Amino acid sequence: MEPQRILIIDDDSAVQVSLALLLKQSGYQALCADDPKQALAVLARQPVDLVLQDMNFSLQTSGEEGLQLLADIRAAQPALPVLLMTAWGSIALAVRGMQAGAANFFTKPWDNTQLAELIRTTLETAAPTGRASRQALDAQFDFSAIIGEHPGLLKVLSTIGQVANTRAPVLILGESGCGKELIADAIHRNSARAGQAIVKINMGAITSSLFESEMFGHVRGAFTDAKHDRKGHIASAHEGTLFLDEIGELNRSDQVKLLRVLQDQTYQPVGASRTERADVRVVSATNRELAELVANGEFREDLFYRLNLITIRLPPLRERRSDIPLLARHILAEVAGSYGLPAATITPQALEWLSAQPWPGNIRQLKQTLERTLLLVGRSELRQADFVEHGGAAGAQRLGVDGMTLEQVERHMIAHALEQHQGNISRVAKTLGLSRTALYRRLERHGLGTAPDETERA
Ligand SMILES: Nc1ncnc2c1ncn2[C@@H]1O[C@H](COP(=O)(O)OP(=O)(O)OP(=O)(O)O)[C@@H](O)[C@H]1O
Repeated sequence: MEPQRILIIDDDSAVQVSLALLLKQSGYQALCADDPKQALAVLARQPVDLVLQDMNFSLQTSGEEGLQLLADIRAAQPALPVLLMTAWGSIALAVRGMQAGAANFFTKPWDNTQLAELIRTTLETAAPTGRASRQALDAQFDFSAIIGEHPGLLKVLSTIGQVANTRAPVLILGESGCGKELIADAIHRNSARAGQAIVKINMGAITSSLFESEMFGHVRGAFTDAKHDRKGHIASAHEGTLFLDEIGELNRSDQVKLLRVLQDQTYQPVGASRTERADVRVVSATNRELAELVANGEFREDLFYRLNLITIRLPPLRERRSDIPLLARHILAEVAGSYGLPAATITPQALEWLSAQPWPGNIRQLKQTLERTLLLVGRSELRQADFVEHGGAAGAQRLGVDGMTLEQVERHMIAHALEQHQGNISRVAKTLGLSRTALYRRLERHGLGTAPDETERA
């Protein structure tokens, strides 16, 4: 079999020579180009399996040239994986490159063994279809709770596979209900920290006055109500994973406190004189565009860069519709099982109909629709008409909301859900397909309920 060809693009001949040597020793054929123009010419001339691309050419150090070259390569050969080379300190640029479609990046100077490993896994996951198959990923990792085979999801799963077993902080971006928490669980489960805890904290539900004592813990007597020592979330996540959900909701003063512990890896419980060590891997998530919050001055840039070394963008359900039938069947089996109902089926037309819906609440909304329809239909075969009838409109009718404004309907539905779940915020949020923060905001707007219950978190 012919060796796989790897194109090195760098204007430094010393880099070209040492990379070419490493590639040769690892059984690949190395090709070299000094600049973007030469690189594109090489790619047009012969098949290449992987590109190792520098980000800076000539004297310019902004990386714009590198990003442009990456865009040109992606346009010419979308399935060709590109690994970016960056200098330390320009990680932000590498992250921009990954968002623009680079498979991954490494920093100069590199470690030969690690780089050879990165090249090998990148080539493996770049399969003929562009990505590893679901089967190949499952053979290597445990993604058991995550259903789906869409290339967009597989790309996410390959990234998790690559980064799970490192300490690299991961930022998960995606709309509400699209599975960010499942991704965080998968990162933890596939890491060496899996034996320890993953501690999940909703940053939107922590009030500023309690931030430090919640996160860092406190000692007895630290303040009037501190009757006992209390362990904070960071201590509970020691040697494990800290999942900071809805990180975009954290206010500026708490952002500094979080930054400090992430930087120093030490913290002080409130009222304590001792300093504790924090060995935590941080995974954070938000449904807000964090980069925009940084641009607006609402989120600290230094904290942003601490959190987003690896950024995972989880596509919304409408961008991976081909997974809807698979998800629907799986969820239905799960729901039927949990209610002790016989196995249920969905007609092909109903699956087509479900696949065509916009699903603004993503998989959480799909799940609720299936659950409600199954319960209301009272039959084990679900048809398109059942979803049309019970998909949403019927739910509203049962609540008797005809003639109300949208605002009134919302208030009514929230009040109904609060009553149904005896005020349990997590359950109410789940039922309504809202994040807890979004629910709190609505509770406040409608004058329902009280301030967030600090004791309640994921
Ligand atoms: N790929 C998937 N396969 C199976 N179930 C999924 C998948 N993705 C999401 N779910 C289910 O959908 C629901 C919502 O997922 P999850 O809570 O992880 O979303 P989220 O993005 O964290 O939402 P939020 O931003 O509101 O916190 C959960 O019940 C989860 O189990």
